[in-house]
Amino acid sequence: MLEMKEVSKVYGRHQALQPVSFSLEKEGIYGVVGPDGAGKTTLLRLMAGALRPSSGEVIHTTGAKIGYVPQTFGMYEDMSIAENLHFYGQLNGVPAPEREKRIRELLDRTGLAPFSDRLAGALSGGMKQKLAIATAVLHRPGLVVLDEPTNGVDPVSRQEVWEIVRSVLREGTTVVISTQYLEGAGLCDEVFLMHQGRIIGRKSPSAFVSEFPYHVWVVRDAGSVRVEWLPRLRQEPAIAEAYARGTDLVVLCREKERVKEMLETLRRDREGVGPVEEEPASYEDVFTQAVKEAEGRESA
Ligand SMILES: Nc1ncnc2c1ncn2[C@@H]1O[C@H](COP(=O)(O)OP(=O)(O)OP(=O)(O)O)[C@@H](O)[C@H]1O
Repeated sequence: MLEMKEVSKVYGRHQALQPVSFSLEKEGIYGVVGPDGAGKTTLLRLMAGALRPSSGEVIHTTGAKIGYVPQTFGMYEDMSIAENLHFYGQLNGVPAPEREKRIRELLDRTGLAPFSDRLAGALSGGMKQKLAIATAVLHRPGLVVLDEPTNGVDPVSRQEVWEIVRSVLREGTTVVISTQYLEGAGLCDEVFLMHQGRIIGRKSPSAFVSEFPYHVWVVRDAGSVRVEWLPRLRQEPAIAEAYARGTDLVVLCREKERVKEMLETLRRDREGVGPVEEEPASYEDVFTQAVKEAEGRESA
């Protein structure tokens, strides 16, 4: 439904996106993650056709109607939820009888029905995002591009936004969604990981985790050692990363058994430090490490 051929973007002298080529062939939810300034918004705008590439070609193969929700969505704040939906429906050429039906359906699905007369300007962040998604899918586009729709939204509403995204997919609309909350990555069919204007990985979330080359040991209730041990652990060649997380100490390593022994030996000398346990790698670990390694390659 979408093909990007050697697409790049330069703003002035800043290359925000290096030439990328890929296509979205299967229906699904495609996540775009990466640190601030990685080029997520630029890539999404190009995919939505809302920005002209500096080079290359963006082909929407389904001839598809597209929906796009930018980071700051232009809602009419002095119009109600229902009025905004009618306005955008009209703008996208949805005929009146179908529009009515579709708006009722979307109001129900987003949980906005009881508030349909409320002015958009008076909505919470989560409700605004739900309204923005509803307006973008009203005309049943083949592809909808959502730029950080969970940004600044509380955890409960974030889950609701993801439920709406999944329901959009069930209608046959493919979703491209950028997010800084990595919990969302697991809900995507595929994730594009971006760093400094490059796509440094594209895989299913489970493949990102299963192909992660490190084991994760966690020292529970590590107290003060979760800071004290860090310099020493980080010097170990077998250890890729060590950091404090809450009351625990997290260690990413290659030589699993040797590192476990090392942690057990350190632990024996300290009273009250909890057990050493293995954990599956988190998306946070996987993506952070991939970005660090990309940085290493660039500075090498
Ligand atoms: N209109 C513009 N003019 C000049 N530079 C820009 C412009 N828009 C973006 N950039 C720069 O291009 C790079 C990529 O920006 P982009 O907004 O695509 O990143 P991002 O990954 O979406 O980050 P964020 O999450 O902070 O929006 C950044 O360094 C940004 O400062």
